[in-house]
Amino acid sequence: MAHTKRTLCVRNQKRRSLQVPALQLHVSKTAMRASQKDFESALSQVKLLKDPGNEVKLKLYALYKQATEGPCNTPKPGVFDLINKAKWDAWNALGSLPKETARQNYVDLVSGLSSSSDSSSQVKPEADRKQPGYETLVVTYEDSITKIMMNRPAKKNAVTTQMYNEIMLALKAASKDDSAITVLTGNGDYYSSGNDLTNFTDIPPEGIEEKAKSGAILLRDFVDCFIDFPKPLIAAVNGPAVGISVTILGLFDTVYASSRATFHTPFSHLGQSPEGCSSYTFPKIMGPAKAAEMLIFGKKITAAEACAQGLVTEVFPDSTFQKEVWTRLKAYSKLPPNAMRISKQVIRNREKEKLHAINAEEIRVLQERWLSDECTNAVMNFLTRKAKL
Ligand SMILES: CCCCC/C=C/C(=O)SCCNC(=O)CCNC(=O)[C@H](O)C(C)(C)COP(=O)(O)OP(=O)(O)OC[C@H]1O[C@@H](n2cnc3c(N)ncnc32)[C@H](O)[C@@H]1OP(=O)(O)O
Repeated sequence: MAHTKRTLCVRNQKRRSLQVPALQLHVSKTAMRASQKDFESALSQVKLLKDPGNEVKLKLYALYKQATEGPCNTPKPGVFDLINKAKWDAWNALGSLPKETARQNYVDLVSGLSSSSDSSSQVKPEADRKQPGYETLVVTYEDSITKIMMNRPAKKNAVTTQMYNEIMLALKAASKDDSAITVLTGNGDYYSSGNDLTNFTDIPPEGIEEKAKSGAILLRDFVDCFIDFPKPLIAAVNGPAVGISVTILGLFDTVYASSRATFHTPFSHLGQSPEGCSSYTFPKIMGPAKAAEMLIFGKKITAAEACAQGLVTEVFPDSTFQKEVWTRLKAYSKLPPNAMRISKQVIRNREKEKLHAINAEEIRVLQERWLSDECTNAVMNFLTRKAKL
């Protein structure tokens, strides 16, 4: 027992000494200005704030204790004393942060909370919640939900190279933000018409092989992002979906579809082959025969059929799709986020390696297909308006 305590104690000391440099870096930037008077005024101000949530309350508690008593030296509460253990953990995590810095950080935190609570009494317009830096997407964060909306409605949300890259960026950011769940959807009448076929036209001076190579890397990284995404990922399929936008649905946790949505993977028509791990997920989800009809013969299926075959979780009438889906998602987003994330990971970890291997193999085959006459002709026919799906 004594040994266990000692080990814990040594670990805590180690953790503290590791954390100090990062915290001190922050300190030197804020330059320790808060006086005792500022601190006392922050203490009165905090009582007037509306409930900032448990995470912030823990931060405030930890900074208060550090500012008034210094580093945490009290014994760690038992595992079942959940509240006191969380408080102790938060305080202990501050390591040897100097009292003055903790005081400054407390004042800064309260001042930040006061200004955000002043503005949060009004409903922010959509434009304010919109995250900057995306040209092909609209990414918003609200009600613990990160919504990634493909935003090329005039081109049926066809996925350009830029959009592949922006979706990867948005997913990486969403995996680290405070959101509980992440949703991918489309703006306009289509969910997405799949790969933008003009992606095949900008051939570099090194030739078509080089183009196929860079396309393969892009597609591999894109699909890997979906395989590895750590939080619940939901597709809100607002309209027809084609190609890559359909195949990756097998990697989502939940797929809601409008009754107007259709699902189409015309790979043979395009001289191509399945991607997005669909060669594995589709037969597993819908059985090999139904998967073959879609992936080999390019059969377009309705939302109701996709639901009956297990690719779609639930179909909503198009007229109420947005309202019903977002009401459902807002309720889900209030569930404990860590529990949801961990449950997802337990499910995904069972076959993550396999999915990565399948992704790599599908892309190896597809890269060869891109160099075939069948593929070149199909793309040319679309671009010269000789053929649509
Ligand atoms: C990194 C590489 C990854 C490769 C793996 C991915 C594979 C796939 O995703 S395969 C699937 C590729 N997608 C298609 O083949 C769809 C092609 N599009 C169509 O067949 C039709 O556009 C339609 C059925 C989706 C919609 O038809 P319609 O309602 O008649 O609308 P328009 O054809 O007039 O479309 C409006 C506008 O949008 C352009 N557009 C639509 N889809 C694409 C696309 N996939 N790629 C490029 N452009 C697309 C269309 O050309 C029109 O443009 P404008 O003529 O300039 O208005």
